[in-house]
Amino acid sequence: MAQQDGSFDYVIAGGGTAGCVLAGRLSADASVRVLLLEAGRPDRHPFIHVPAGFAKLTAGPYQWGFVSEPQEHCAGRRIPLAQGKVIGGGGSINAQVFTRGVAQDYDDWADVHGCEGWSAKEVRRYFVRSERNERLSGPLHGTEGPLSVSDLVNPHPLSKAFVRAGQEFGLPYNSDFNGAEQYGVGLYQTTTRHSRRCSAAVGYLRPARGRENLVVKTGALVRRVVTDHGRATGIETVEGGTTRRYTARREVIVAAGAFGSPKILQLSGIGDPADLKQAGIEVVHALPGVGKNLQDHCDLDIVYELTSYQSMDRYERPLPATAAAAVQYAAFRRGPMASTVVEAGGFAYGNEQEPTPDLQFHFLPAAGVEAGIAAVRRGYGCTLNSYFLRPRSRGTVRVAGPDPSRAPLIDPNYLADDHDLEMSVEGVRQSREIMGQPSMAPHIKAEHLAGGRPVRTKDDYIAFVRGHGRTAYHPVGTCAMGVSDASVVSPRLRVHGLRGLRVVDSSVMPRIVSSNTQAPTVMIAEYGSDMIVEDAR
Ligand SMILES: Cc1cc2nc3c(=O)[nH]c(=O)nc-3n(C[C@H](O)[C@H](O)[C@H](O)COP(=O)(O)OP(=O)(O)OC[C@H]3O[C@@H](n4cnc5c(N)ncnc54)[C@H](O)[C@@H]3O)c2cc1C
Repeated sequence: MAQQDGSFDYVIAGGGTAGCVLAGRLSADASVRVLLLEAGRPDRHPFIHVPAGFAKLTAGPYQWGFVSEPQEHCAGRRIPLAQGKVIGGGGSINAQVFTRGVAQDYDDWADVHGCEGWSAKEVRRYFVRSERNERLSGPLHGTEGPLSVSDLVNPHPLSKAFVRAGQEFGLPYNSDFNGAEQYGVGLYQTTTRHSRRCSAAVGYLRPARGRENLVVKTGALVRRVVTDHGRATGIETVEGGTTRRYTARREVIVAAGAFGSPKILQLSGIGDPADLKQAGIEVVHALPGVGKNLQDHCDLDIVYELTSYQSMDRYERPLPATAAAAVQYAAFRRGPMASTVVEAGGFAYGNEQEPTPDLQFHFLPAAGVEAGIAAVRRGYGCTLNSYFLRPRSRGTVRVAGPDPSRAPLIDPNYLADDHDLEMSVEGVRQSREIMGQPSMAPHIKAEHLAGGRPVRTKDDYIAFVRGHGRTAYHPVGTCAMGVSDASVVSPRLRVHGLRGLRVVDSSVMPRIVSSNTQAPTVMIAEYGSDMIVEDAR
């Protein structure tokens, strides 16, 4: 029997990027009570807040440890899928790269997927409202928002060399990937404030923590949404072995990310009857689109061995230089620890006929930074990764059974579509060309690709891509917004056919954006919070 643990106006399931934005915005009205429930821990660990700590976060206790189902089109591999399990969610463990995608992404949501109100022109004000950019202003940028955005304090010389190499390859220099033109190469802006991570937990939740009308619970695993005659009335959690129940007088908002949100709906009996039957869960509300339409960017890394001892991974070891870097950071908020490691990159065309870039690159002046990516001798490595921005493959998330502690069955179905494969090959090919340019070539001693096997022919490239593709950590789309039978929420983010229930997070994107996904998720939650307030009037 569940313990009754209080009554709130809004109960938010998932304290990640979107959940923190929602909790911050909704609790600004002192007359409503808001509860934020997060399965993971608080975000206190210093590795979360020191930008270079990213290198420690793709494995370990602040992520869920998900692994995909065997990938049919990726040599049958089970691919690790790190996702944040901590206050701030992905925003507390991510690389902080700040990109928004292109106008066509949002116009496509509106025009192709029937998401009225979500065209680029209409969502722009939420991007601007969220942003506090230290360098850029004007109609496309905000300077007063909760999400701080900064330039790198001291970009590594290798990152600068990469940017020059990109220009030698033929890409234009771009000082603002979120401006009028995405195409080009440059240094990324990151979501940092005074050389510390600015996640949604820092930017939105922290200033709200003192409010008496906001309760934040960590270690609270949401088991299900409680429904009564077609209306969501509350949430049931498991907390330290105890089942608890919270009432939502106005709304339940599910914000558990692209893997967590469909799982919570399915555990609540909301989903495709076939999936629910297989998991032994009774159907409460048939909604076939739940957990379908999974999209992610399939990332390909090339690791390079350098001719000299200079890369950032040398600070992995307890050397005097590491101690000096720590002191430099503590005293001046500068130096290698102030870097998110993913410093440079850009956007290019795999297919010149596309209206906007369809490839993205990330350059790291270090190797072995993320879990599962090859390392070389410490101090002698760098990494370039690439992915196709608008994949056509679609995957699924299915609840494994009624036990909420079980991981969902996640099948990203990477590279099922041949076009995705072809563009991924093109991304790797272009990566190698960039790294061969005069500004980069003298730094490179050896290329580490495909476990040392030569990659020359088309078949070699295909084998490399299928054998090494991995998540770019951008899963979206599993509770897609839209008006078709395949969609899960309406353009007002309400779950079709139920009252008092919304999904507000990255899972509602009907189609993945042509960039990293944090800023677009913050925009969705900003917009969603306005919708919730307006609809309550
Ligand atoms: C390693 C990594 C690197 C990334 N790098 C970048 C980057 O550089 N730039 C960028 O723009 N984007 C990046 N991203 C992506 C970005 O962080 C995500 O798109 C964004 O955080 C998604 O927000 P969300 O609110 O939808 O989900 P999340 O932020 O994942 O939040 C969901 C939250 O719900 C919680 N939850 C899930 N299930 C339950 C449950 N049953 N009960 C209670 N709580 C639950 C989770 O623990 C989590 O805290 C990265 C992501 C990762 C993981």
